[in-house]
Amino acid sequence: MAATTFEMDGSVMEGGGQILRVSAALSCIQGASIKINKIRAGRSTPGLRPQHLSGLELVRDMCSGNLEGATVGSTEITHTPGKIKGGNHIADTHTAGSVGLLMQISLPCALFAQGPSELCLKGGTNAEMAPQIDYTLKVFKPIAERFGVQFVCDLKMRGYYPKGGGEVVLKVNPVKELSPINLTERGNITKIYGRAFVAGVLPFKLAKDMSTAAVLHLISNHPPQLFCDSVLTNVCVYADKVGIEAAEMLLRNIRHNGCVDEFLQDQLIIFMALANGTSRMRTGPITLHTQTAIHVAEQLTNAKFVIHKSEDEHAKDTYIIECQGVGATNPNL
Ligand SMILES: Nc1ncnc2c1ncn2[C@@H]1O[C@H](COP(=O)(O)OP(=O)(O)OP(=O)(O)O)[C@@H](O)[C@H]1O
Repeated sequence: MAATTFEMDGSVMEGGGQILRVSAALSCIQGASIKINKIRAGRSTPGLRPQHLSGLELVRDMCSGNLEGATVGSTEITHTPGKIKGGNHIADTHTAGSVGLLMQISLPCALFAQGPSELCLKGGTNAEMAPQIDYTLKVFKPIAERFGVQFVCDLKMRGYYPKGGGEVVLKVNPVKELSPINLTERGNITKIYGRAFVAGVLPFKLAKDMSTAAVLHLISNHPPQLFCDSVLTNVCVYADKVGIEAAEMLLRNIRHNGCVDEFLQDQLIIFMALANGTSRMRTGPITLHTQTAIHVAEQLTNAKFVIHKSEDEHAKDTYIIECQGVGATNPNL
């Protein structure tokens, strides 16, 4: 296997861990070796962090590949994949490194495996600057299912910064191919659900205060069609700030009129690139993470992306990302 060798510059654009995840997964699925250099050159501590290393080792194990140069801190790795077999695998970041990001690198590979995969992923389930496990299950999963992606994720234990110690078990069935998606009609927002929680010794009351502050902020700043039902109380000032930030982030993503938020955008690019046909997704302003994922996907596959600005004068910050996917097929099914 692996007659072709791809090369990827890990310093381009966003210059972070996402380049590793997208390029390692795409090369594995296509059975091509990959050499990635200048890894995370855009970050203050360049090179592989423990969670990036665990992700690469997981993919190596899933396909019985040969991974060279991968240690914490290394800035250049080469991975030569074998066949993606499926089966049981464990990845442990030994830190609060995000299990959501371990899923990002491993899920696309598991879809193109010979049989079902069961992945035990350990680390942070609720890490900063990464998808919270709740986000992956409530936001990412239902949209991923539109591509034909089927997985079950059992949250065994939550893990937070700095200890980590969280665990999820992800069960994935392989697919023959992925279907393209059309995410261009948002429909009306009829209900908003939120979830607030605290960890460790923090009092439960803080979670209630956060949610109250979020609801209060939504009610006083909502677009006219929204209505939130809630009992308002006095709020603690710190919890207040976190709740307001969450509400503001939601409102920002409602206002731009797209069908996905600023994070889902980049997380769907790899599936659009692999799908069999033309996918379209309506978004707000295109993030650097999304531009980077598109760059990597176009370098490593024949997928073609085009971004149109919305012509609707009431939707000035709205874009359509269109992708002619390569129609990757699973030769084992
Ligand atoms: N609040 C959030 N909700 C959902 N997803 C998020 C959130 N914050 C970040 N993400 C997602 O997490 C990923 C972060 O990628 P990024 O390359 O920045 O992280 P990383 O692997 O930790 O690397 P680095 O440490 O180099 O930044 C992106 O896919 C982004 O969409």
